[in-house]
This record gives sequence, C-alpha cells and structure tokens, in this order.
Amino acid sequence: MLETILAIKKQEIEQLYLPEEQPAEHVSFKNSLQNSPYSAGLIAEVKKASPSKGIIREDFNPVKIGHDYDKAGVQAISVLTDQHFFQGHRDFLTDIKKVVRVPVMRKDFIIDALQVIESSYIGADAILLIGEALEPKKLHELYLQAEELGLEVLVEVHSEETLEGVLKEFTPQILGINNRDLHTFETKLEQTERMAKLAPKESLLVSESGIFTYDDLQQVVSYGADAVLVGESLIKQDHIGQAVNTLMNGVRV
Ligand SMILES: O=P(O)(O)OC[C@@H](O)[C@@H](O)c1c[nH]c2ccccc12
Repeated sequence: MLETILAIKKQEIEQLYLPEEQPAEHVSFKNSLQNSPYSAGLIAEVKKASPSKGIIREDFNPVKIGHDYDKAGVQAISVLTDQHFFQGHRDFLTDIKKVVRVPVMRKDFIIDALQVIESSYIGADAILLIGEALEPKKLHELYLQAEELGLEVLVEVHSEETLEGVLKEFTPQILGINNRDLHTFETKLEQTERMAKLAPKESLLVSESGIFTYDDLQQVVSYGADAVLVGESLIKQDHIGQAVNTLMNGVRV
C-alpha cells in the first residue's frame, strides 16, 4: 500500500503549485506536547477517511472539528492533507490554523523539498516525515530544510530497521512510533513497547495509531510514550470535546 501511495504522490508533486503564502504565527509543537496536563500530550487528528478504514465520518467539517479539539484542550492538531487516499486537503490546514491556538501539524506523505515549502506556505507549525517513505539521508535533508523554515518535525518510524537507519544519520527531537504497519495495516500497541527500547532518551516519544481508550493510553504511557497521536477514536464520536475528555481522563467530565 505504501508503495502505491508514494507512486501517486510523485505524480502529484509533478503538478504541484505553491499557494499564496499564509501569514501564520508559529506555536511550538514540542513545548505544547511537553506541557500537557494529562499523562501524555495529545495530538488529535482531523481525518475524514483512510485506506484501511474507508470513510470514518460522513458529516465532516474540518474547521469545526479543529475548533472543538482546541476548545477541548488538546496539545496539538494533526491535519491530514492527502486528498487521494485520506480525502484531506491543504486548505483544511490553512482554515484550521486560523481558528485555533494550538500548534498544527501537516500530515501527508512528504518526500520532496517543494512539499516542505508548501507546508510552510499553508501555515503549518510542524510536518510529519515518514521513515518508511524516505532514505535516511533524504529524510535528514528535508528535516533540516523544515527547521530552516521554522517548522518542527515529527519523524515517524514503524520498524526497528527503519529507526536504526535514521539514528545512524541523526537524532530527531520528536520521534513517532507508528503502531500501524503501513504495508499491511496491522496495528498493535506493543510496537511502541518494542521500539521505545531503541529510542534515544533525548527524543520526545509519540505513540501513533490504534489508541482508542484510556487504558490504551495508559498502556503506551507505561511503555514510555510522552505523547499520543489519535485519529479514528475521536473523529467517530458525535461530541468531540467529550471524546477527548473520556480518552484522556478515563471519565466523562
Ligand atoms: O486513526 P488512528 O488509528 O488513531 O491513527 C492516527 C494516526 O496515527 C494515523 O492516521 C497515521 C499515522 N501515521 C500516518 C501516516 C500517514 C497517514 C496516516 C497516519
């Protein structure tokens, strides 16, 4: 699956044009995650659909969801901007950034320098770079380019092998462990446990995907996660604010 996504992404990049640059005030992604009142920082995701689950939410209003997340007290918002597989859009990010206080991360399959510039232009505070999608050298190049543009980076890996390759090149400030294998879509929280053992102490550790309940959250925190990235379980709920509370506090407040 990942190969198919990347092949289509390459074609898209050939046609990519830059939008008008949005004036955006940057908010620190890492600081926000580190200063969570919960047992971990929460990155809440705005995602309509995914290749593994199909459409997750029919009545999808990205700005309303972003606004509700912000009001509910999340530490950061991740916005899926990939159109083809996730039914996202880069305008979703621009529109959400205008109405929230928390940092906004662009979630896409970024493999080219032009997309990093695009991320800055649309108003992102941070971007995702996927270890499984990039050679370590290229990943580091894009990471440095992003930093120069004032963007923070979440470096995501799934496998031990990928992480080892990245760490030979550099130490990311923020390291995400994707519990979902992007080739098979198999998702298990124990992936965080295995990978946390190899993660550098200096990196802020984010556990991503497949976190549905307060118990799931406690489980990944016990493995060493400093933050979590959660999409489906929040997006599916009618009341997003309540869903955030139930997930992070274990009770409805
Ligand atoms: O909806 P979930 O299982 O809570 O997962 C959110 C997020 O981790 C997932 O959307 C994701 C993690 N890494 C990605 C890379 C590309 C697209 C999507 C993703």
